[in-house]
Amino acid sequence: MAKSQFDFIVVGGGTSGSVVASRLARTRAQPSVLLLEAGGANSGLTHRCPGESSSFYTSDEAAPLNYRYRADLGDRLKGRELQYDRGRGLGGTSCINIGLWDYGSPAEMDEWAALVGDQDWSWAATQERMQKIENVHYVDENGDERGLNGQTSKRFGPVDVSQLVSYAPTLKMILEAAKEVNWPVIPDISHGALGLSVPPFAVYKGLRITAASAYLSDLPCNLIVKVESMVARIILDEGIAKGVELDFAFKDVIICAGTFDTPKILMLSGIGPPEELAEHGIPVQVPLSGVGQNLADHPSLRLYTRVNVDAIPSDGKPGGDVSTWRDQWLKDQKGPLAMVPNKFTNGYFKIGNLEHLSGWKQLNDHTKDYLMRPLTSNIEYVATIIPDPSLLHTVLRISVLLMNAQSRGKVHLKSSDQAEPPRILLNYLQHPFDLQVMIQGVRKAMGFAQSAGFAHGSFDGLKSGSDDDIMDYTQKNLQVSWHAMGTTKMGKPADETAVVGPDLRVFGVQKLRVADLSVCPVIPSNHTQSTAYLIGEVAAEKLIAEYSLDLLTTG
Ligand SMILES: Cc1cc2nc3c(=O)[nH]c(=O)nc-3n(C[C@H](O)[C@H](O)[C@H](O)COP(=O)(O)OP(=O)(O)OC[C@H]3O[C@@H](n4cnc5c(N)ncnc54)[C@H](O)[C@@H]3O)c2cc1C
Repeated sequence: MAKSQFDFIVVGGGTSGSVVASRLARTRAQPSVLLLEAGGANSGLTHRCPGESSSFYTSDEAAPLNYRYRADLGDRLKGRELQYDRGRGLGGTSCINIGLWDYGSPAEMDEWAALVGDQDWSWAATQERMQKIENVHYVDENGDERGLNGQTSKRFGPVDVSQLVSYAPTLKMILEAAKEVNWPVIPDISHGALGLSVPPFAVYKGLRITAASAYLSDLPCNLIVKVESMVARIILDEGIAKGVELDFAFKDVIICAGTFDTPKILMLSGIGPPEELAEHGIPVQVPLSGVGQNLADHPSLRLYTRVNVDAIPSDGKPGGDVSTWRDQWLKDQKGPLAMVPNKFTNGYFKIGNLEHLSGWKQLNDHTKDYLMRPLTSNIEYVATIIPDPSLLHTVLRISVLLMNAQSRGKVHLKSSDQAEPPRILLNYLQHPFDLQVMIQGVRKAMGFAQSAGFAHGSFDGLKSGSDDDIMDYTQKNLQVSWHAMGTTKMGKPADETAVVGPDLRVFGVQKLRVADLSVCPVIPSNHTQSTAYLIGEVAAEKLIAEYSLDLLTTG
């Protein structure tokens, strides 16, 4: 087979990779860009149904779009193993996610910028970048554009997101209950305040927005997309990345294969912890002990309490003919399933008296200082009123997600065979401080559920609010939230645990970068698709500046 040559090669056409490839190709210099994606084109419609986004990833239709990895939760969770969903095909995990859109994390982004010594990662820069990425539409419950106070969006990025301007009765009930227990209720989840809000979703005109729909439609002829092209290794020649397998790059190779597969590709290429490479008989090209380490996530615990049905307005009651709705949506992207799936509220909160929790003394001074900052959150709540799975009752479901967790997991190779999935060890709650924060977070949620709006108060399966009972419930029920990150961490060159610098270059290799959620050096308090888009955008900007791709060429 003939070898081919491009200016840039992007590996992984997922959330970040779609941005990188599209932005590079659409510059004035029109460089040749090859995007290699392991999965298919994902050109069907099913995965774009807004009304089914909360259940799509578990459906049979989703199987070709989902790697369905397995993950070990770690010793603290009694070695439980769970499915870890990851998107496959153009658009990557944005094709199977739920679509919630938020990025309100000033404490974390400013910490990120300080840790890596580059203000391009700061909160101020993030807010600017988001104006290039998102296009906010203010809509009613039918998804029809309503504007906000007569204004339409002033942002014109390719990712359309819809923010409700009026709320269903169940959402109002949750917000009222929050006020009763003195939880701040904030108008916009992405503007840097702590408190509960009704978030936007990446949905518009009856369709979910994916990275492929936003960035990979109307491809310019200098962007070549090859699907069903799983990359095993990077070709290295005396410390310079030359390409992948039969494709060669004059400029850079950018790996965007996600938190689990990016470290796998690096390790299969001989870039990683020497002892792990030796275990699998892989010759060491570049010893980098941080590859596959530092795996971080937002562990999530769901709590359910039955809600007094008489008090629930009709939109919270079970019922409806889903198959008729589905037929209608497939026909014209209209009907109940076309709506913004927005019966959720979410918000980020601090737990009080952190310094009295056990595990606090084991934190270093910098971490203590960081956690004490006013906007560093410890817990996210996602609250919704829904029918329970039996469809017999209506329940308030509160998901408690741990923010800024201290525990870290790892991604290992199973073998040197590229066909083997990575071995994922999450190590949830391994640090004693995390368990204590989770216990306090559950207690705070109990206080909320006992507010006047939800008089029943106790959560199914949770015997009491004692430490032991919450611990027991947590060990049995803690779940993944699919926000895995950090396995090729960004940092300064002196940081031995870092794999890439702030310009996303892999240390010790020329012309090789990583741009996906694996580079996060801190755990942002938000749902992570926005961060994946952000990383793609910053990576593209840095490459465009470095190679002057936006300057008009004279020759
Ligand atoms: C079920 C679920 C629900 C979620 N809900 C939300 C939500 O509501 N809101 C939110 O903000 N976030 C949500 N997320 C998380 C969010 O979608 C992800 O964090 C984000 O999309 C990850 O982006 P990425 O670019 O790092 O990786 P991905 O989007 O996963 O991209 C990686 C790409 O690389 C490809 N690839 C992998 N290996 C290779 C290889 N060897 N060769 C070539 N290509 C390769 C993959 O096929 C994939 O296309 C959810 C995730 C899941 C699974």
